Amino acid sequence: MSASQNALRQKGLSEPTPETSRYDYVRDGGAIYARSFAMIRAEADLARWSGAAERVVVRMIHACGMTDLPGDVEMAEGFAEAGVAALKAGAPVLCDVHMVADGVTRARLPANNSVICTLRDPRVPDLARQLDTTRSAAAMELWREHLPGSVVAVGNAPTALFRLLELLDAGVAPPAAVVGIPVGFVGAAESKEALARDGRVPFVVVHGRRGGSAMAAAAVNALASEIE
Ligand SMILES: C/C1=C2N=C(/C=C3N=C(/C(C)=C4\N[C@@](C)([C@@H]5N=C1[C@](C)(CCC(=O)O)[C@H]5CC(=O)O)[C@@](C)(CC(=O)O)[C@@H]4CCC(=O)O)[C@@](C)(CC(=O)O)[C@@H]\3CCC(=O)O)C(C)(C)[C@@H]/2CCC(=O)O
Repeated sequence: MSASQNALRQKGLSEPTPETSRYDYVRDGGAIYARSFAMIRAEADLARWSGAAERVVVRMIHACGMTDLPGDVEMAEGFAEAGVAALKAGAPVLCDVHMVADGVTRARLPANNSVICTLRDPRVPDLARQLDTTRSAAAMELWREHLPGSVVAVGNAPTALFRLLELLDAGVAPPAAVVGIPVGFVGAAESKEALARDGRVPFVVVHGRRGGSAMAAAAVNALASEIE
């Protein structure tokens, strides 16, 4: 008997096991993933992508549960290859919000890459006031030295994606690849449209209102490792 089972028994409780539980569900994490990916591949139209690009789309669907997502996905030629190569070369991952940064699985990163989110830097509130913008966009002022050759992941803030394009306009060297999937109603669709039409940097976007931090982290995780 394990220590935890013993402790429960002393309190007059018993630990539920697959045999005693009244719920029948899959308990094996690997089996859950394998079954999910098989369902996604059966239901989603992935014909436009292969290799790492297809893995990115599969993982984004996995993070949101919507197998019709491919209809809104636009990916620049060479995006996945550029993202994979940058991560293998040790590029940092720059995230608009901590929810994205926290979702990046460190063990999948191929070169012990740093994952950077500057949103909680104490300088950001003042910067936002000075620049008359959101904290998400102002936080990117602190990205300047990290930006060239990086992998950018924007999952929440449309203003961050617009600000990225403004930094490129200001002459900052571009990132290697951009996951640009802010979610929401104000500026989300417009910022993603602007990135897709910009042409200066390899990108993946989900056009329209859909997107989000979980999806952005999942896209980075797909670029980070060949395994599912
Ligand atoms: C306008 C904003 C939007 N936020 C959305 C959705 C979610 N945001 C969450 C949280 C906890 C955070 N959002 C902030 C980034 C905050 N959100 C904004 C801003 C006001 C402006 C961004 C923009 O328009 O570009 C932004 C604050 C800012 O000044 O930049 C956050 C920093 C607010 C805060 O807590 O201080 C915070 C980020 C936390 C982190 O670092 O991880 C939600 C969890 C809110 C919730 O439901 O409680 C949710 C998460 C969605 C996701 O998948 O990421 C929208 C809908 C994206 C919206 C932008 C578009 C719109 O239509 O309004």
